[in-house]
Amino acid sequence: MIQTAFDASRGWDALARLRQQAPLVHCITNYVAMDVAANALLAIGASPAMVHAEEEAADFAAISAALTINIGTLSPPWVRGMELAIGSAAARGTPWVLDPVGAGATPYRTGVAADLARRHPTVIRGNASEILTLAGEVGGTKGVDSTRTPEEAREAASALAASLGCVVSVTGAVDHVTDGTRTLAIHHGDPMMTRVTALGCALTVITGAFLAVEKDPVHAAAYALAFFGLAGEMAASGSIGPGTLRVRLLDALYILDTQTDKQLRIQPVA
Ligand SMILES: Nc1ncnc2c1ncn2[C@@H]1O[C@H](COP(=O)(O)OP(=O)(O)OP(=O)(O)O)[C@@H](O)[C@H]1O
Ligand SMILES: Cc1ncsc1CCO
Ligand SMILES: [Mg+2]
Repeated sequence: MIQTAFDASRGWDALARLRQQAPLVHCITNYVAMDVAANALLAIGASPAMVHAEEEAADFAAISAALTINIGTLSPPWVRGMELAIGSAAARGTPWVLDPVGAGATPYRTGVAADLARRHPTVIRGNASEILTLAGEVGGTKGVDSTRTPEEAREAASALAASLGCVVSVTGAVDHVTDGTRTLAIHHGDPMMTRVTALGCALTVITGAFLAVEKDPVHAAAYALAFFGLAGEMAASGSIGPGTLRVRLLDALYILDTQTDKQLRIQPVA
């Protein structure tokens, strides 16, 4: 399939808009991720709020520029909060992201992920095992960790995106974003990122921030992946291990524009 040339340099304009607008991102995320995800949003220039109570989830979604839903530490009251927030976002045309953490690990988790996926998320962001599971295949998830690669999940991601009418963002060594027609591969990141928990969850909320400032959800998801991966590379270089990387990642998100190499490695996949 021939795709029109993708101008990755426009990612820098999206980053500038993000920093200028500082969008409020409503995050319903897990206990593990709350700290690093909120700090990642602040570091890149957005405004995070971690709000999950069913009593206020709909009202909070109504005042936010984007909503992100992550099922990492789910329970029935949390799921009710998620459903109310999603309904409120949908009523206002607010973009929202689903992170199906650990889909495939237990029937409850898989069922909730599948149900939320049918509620028209703008983007589903997950690792390869989670995306394969949502697509109805054997995902091979190891708890919340993936045992598969985005390349192995490529066809499934594309079919899932087409059937749900959303964008699917699959992470791993090389990340892929697809809407079922257009597919982009993002060549950024560092293997040490898999040794720090909840970086996928942090990427999910940053995807929400880019959706608030970039209309095309394929591009928004790709920019989030490229900048988060680039920050991961900057942080990993010189880090002796995951502890240092985790701290330096926040610094790297803050100083992304000091990069002299402005080439984002985002490529269309034929
Ligand atoms: N092998 C790898 N090499 C380079 N970057 C990687 C690698 N694996 C993951 N990443 C990067 O790490 C980030 C998180 O992706 P990952 O697939 O680990 O998410 P996840 O499994 O949902 O994580 P978590 O559940 O811990 O939040 C992404 O930016 C991704 O590009
Ligand atoms: C480790 C862990 N357990 C539930 S959610 C989470 C964060 C990474 O997905
Ligand atoms: Mg995850």
